[in-house]
Amino acid sequence: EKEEVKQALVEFMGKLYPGNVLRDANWGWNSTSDPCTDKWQGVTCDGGLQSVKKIVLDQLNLTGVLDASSVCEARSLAVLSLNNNKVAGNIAEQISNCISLTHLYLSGNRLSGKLPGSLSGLNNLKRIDISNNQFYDELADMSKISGLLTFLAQNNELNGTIPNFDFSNLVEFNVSNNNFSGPIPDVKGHFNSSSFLGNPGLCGKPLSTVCPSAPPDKKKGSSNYKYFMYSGYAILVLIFVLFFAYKVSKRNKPNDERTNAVKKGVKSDNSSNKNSGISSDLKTEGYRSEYSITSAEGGTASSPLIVLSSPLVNELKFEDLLRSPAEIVGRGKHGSLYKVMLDSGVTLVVKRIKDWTIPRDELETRMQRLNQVKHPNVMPVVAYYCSKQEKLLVYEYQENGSLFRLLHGSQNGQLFDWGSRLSIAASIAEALSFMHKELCDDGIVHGNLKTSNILLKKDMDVCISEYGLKVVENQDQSLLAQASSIENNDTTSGHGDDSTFKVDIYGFGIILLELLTGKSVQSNGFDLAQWVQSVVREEWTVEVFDRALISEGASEERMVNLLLVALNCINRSPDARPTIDQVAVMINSIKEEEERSISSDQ
Ligand SMILES: Nc1ncnc2c1ncn2[C@@H]1O[C@H](COP(=O)(O)OP(=O)(O)OP(=O)(O)O)[C@@H](O)[C@H]1O
Repeated sequence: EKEEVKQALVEFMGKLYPGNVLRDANWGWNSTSDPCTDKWQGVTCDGGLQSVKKIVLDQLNLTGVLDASSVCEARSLAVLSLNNNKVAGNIAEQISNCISLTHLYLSGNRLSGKLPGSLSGLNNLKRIDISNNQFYDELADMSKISGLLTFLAQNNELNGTIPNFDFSNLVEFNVSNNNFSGPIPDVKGHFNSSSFLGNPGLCGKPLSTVCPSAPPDKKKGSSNYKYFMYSGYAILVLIFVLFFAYKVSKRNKPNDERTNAVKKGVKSDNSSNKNSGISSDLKTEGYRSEYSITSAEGGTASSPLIVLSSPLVNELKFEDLLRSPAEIVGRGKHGSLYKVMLDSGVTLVVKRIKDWTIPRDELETRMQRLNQVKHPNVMPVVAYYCSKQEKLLVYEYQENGSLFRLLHGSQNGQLFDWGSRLSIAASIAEALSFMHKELCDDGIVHGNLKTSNILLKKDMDVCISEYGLKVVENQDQSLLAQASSIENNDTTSGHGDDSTFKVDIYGFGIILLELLTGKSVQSNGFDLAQWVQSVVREEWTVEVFDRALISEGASEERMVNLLLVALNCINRSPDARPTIDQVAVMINSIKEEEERSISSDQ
């Protein structure tokens, strides 16, 4: 079979670069050498040098045609990149044989014809760039490709209407300078007009042309992203002003009960938190003195912005946040996330949660408790602030992004291998196990575990963010169903009932599924858990596991074992789910096996 693949690849190159004689002798690509062990030009293989994973032949003046049927004999091929050559002809339907394909880069060639419909069947595809060619006719409906991150098709001659892509998951999208027509689907505010310009027949948002008969959906949310970036600053200012007004009005109303509650909360805080201090002694001019008066009146040190211990921002003041440039980086149903750049060069994020009906003293106790329980893989809250309408939480900004981004396509197309996925799973499980143990009696769960809340630190180690910000309404329907089916059988003391923590086990199970399948859980009506559960075991290898893992040669046995752990975690009945301790032990043993097998390979 290996021989057949080699012959097919030689044929592919023969058509791609017909002037054989011109080809550099060092290129390989002939039947007397091996693509992997003899390192053919542009070819990358899996670790065991058994199968071809990538073919990158950018900018080599290739003047032939793309023989999809031959190149796709290499079933393990994940990346095919022929950018900036002079390749002509069309893409044949046989491209669908490239079942492992995740990246297809054909930008800057002379390709033409209709894009094959079979392209939409390649459901491992993450990035497609066919820009700057001469493709024409209609696009196949790519919305079926659930994990697609990039679709670049600008500067072609494509026509028809724009299919309804999963715009909330797409990171890059451009169809400008084509002949598309009709209304633009709802891009959910993710893309602005520059992605659509130069198509005379297109109408609707984000373009300024209004559709003639059936006007497009005019949801507010589809305004362009830039607008939100700039409005972020204004919104932040508004929140603080509102808060300030609220504080002043409160000052005139005696509220003994509340003051006492605060007093109590802060008393214990002070004793446990001497060094970090609470930024309460606001002695200076301007409106801040108002806070001082409030504090004095209350007889307590209750400042709005409470800084927990952090070497980064010891002296962080409310005003610093107010003054610094901010931009919005995320907008959810329950609040927004702002990136704030302080004068000192430190970058923070401020998470603003609306409608969180947690009493102030409970939030304070919770924050102080979380501040005592520290784990290197759990992101500490730098500061927080609480009013009736608003809760703000301040964290350090992590420029390496989240597990969501890493998993669903990294910028430079580098693949996220099995070993790293396994270590990440093990680190999360261990950190969570530590937190659950420490916070058992307090009953504080993470509450919203998902890949976008797993961030990557500078050293690319993982860090669980937003621990303890459980907003009940924030949970999706399945979690709500899980939570409501929890039977409190009064077996444990305090409020830290074991089953409370089972919500996190469910969330962690879904993270494992994403690591194993490479698919995103939040896709247009696609339910990852339901889908995996519906696939019979014999089909797991072919259907469920991420093609990238299969082609990398990851151990199927260990992937199956990890999938069994995941399925256990997402059991419908919370009682049947393992504890995070048990999960951590299982994952560690899979990881140890993996390490043993690697060292015995060498
Ligand atoms: N401290 C941080 N540093 C860098 N990026 C962050 C940080 N915290 C969150 N993010 C990223 O910012 C984006 C928006 O985060 P946000 O918390 O608003 O939304 P979310 O995690 O998708 O949903 P939820 O509101 O349910 O937590 C996410 O992609 C997240 O990974």
